[in-house]
Parts: sequence; structure tokens; C-alpha cells
Amino acid sequence: MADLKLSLKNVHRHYLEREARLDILVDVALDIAAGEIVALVAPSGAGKSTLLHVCGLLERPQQGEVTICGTEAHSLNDRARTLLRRQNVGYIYQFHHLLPEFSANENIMIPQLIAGVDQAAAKTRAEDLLNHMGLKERGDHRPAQLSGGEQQRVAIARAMANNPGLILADEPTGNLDPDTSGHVFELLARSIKDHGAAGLIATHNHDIARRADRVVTLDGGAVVPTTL
Ligand SMILES: Nc1ncnc2c1ncn2[C@@H]1O[C@H](COP(=O)(O)OP(=O)(O)OP(=O)(O)O)[C@@H](O)[C@H]1O
Repeated sequence: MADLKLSLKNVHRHYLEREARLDILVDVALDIAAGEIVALVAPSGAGKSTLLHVCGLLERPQQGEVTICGTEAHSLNDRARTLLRRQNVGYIYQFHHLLPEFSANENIMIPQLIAGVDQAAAKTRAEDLLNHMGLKERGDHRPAQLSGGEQQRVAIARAMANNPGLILADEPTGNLDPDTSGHVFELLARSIKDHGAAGLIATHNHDIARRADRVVTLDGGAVVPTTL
């Protein structure tokens, strides 16, 4: 059987707005195996961020199973969910969310230090990851001293820092020009595959989505395959 990094079964997520109930995710099923990258393309408001939040254990679905790297999250308490997320999930956002007062190296070290890695090992790994991102000389630079594409490459390195099995990316190239978008996506895809991780990448950019192993969309709240 495939080594599944993400498995969703029968997932339902709704929001209550005054009297109305908004059904955003309806009976969602989705499996992503190690080494696989799935693009999620759907109109604004369809529920892409909601799906990523459920996959990343930031939101609980009202119903269904969310299994991350072999561990089913539903019955876990909040603390156990946080640990599962920290150990197994890397998140990348449209805007890098790097800590402005810290250098690129330090931004990549911080999640490792939180996970209990010692200072020297965290620094070595940060330098190694930056090197892979083509940013060897930029370790001491703060986010404001880097271009948008460079900031996103640091954000990718940070997401990979604790070697997560699952990478979730919400519009990771949404803020970049087309050439830079392609380059950043290639680096992200290579990182995911080199680490034997799985990736779910929400994007409005069809050129980017076509580079994934497969593309899915949200149709009436369900995840269904699509071609672009
Ligand atoms: N906490 C919440 N309470 C009520 N409604 C919410 C909440 N979070 C999201 N929604 C609604 O759920 C729907 C899906 O939102 P979501 O952010 O997942 O969409 P999206 O596909 O990521 O959109 P976009 O591409 O514009 O970012 C929207 O109609 C949104 O208003």
C-alpha cells in the first residue's frame, strides 16, 4: 500500500452564520502519497483555505477522519494535535510570515529550536536548506533585505526545517511575478520530493497547477479531480 502522508475520509466542515449554515467541505475524501504533489484550484470562496486548515489541524471538521503521516487526528486532544502538526506539517503562506527582526538563518532555526534541536545542529541545517534554495550568502539578511521571491524561498526552507511529511501551501506564489513563481514552485516541488514528503498546494495560477502530479478542485464542497 502507498505510504500516505495525508488521508481525508468523509470530512465535513461548516460554519454557522447567524441562522444560516454554510457547508464548505462536504464528504471530502483525499489521499496524498509520499513524493506526490497535488494542486488545489477552485474559485475564491470555494473553501481552499478551509481545506488546508483542516489538513493542517488548524481547524477541526465537524465530521470525518484526518490522518497525517499515519496518525488519525480526530480523537486527539488539542495538545496532541499541536504536537502532531509541529512534527509532521510544514505550512507556506502567500505572504511569507517570516519574523522581521530575525535573520533568514534564525527564521529557519526557530522551529527547530522549538522542536528541541540543539543550536549548532539547527544552524547547520538552516545553512544547508538555504544553500539548497540558492541563498547561501543570504543567511544573515533579514526578510526586509530580501526580494519577494527570496523571502518565499526562505519560507520554504523554514517549512522544511523539521523534515515534515506533509507540506501545505496556500497561494505560495500568489505574490510573485510569473518567472519568479515558476522558479519558486520548482524549488518547492523539488524540496518536497527530495524529502519524500507530500504536498497540497492551493493556487489560482493554472501554469503552476499544471506542474503538479495531479490537480483537484472543490465542487459543491467535495474534492474532485480536474484537468486544466
Ligand atoms: N470562520 C469562519 N466563519 C464563517 N465563515 C467562514 C469562516 N472561514 C471561512 N468562511 C467562509 O467559508 C467560505 C470559504 O472560505 P475559504 O477562505 O476557505 O475560501 P478560499 O477558497 O480559500 O477563498 P480565496 O481563494 O478567496 O482565499 C467563504 O465563503 C468564507 O466566507
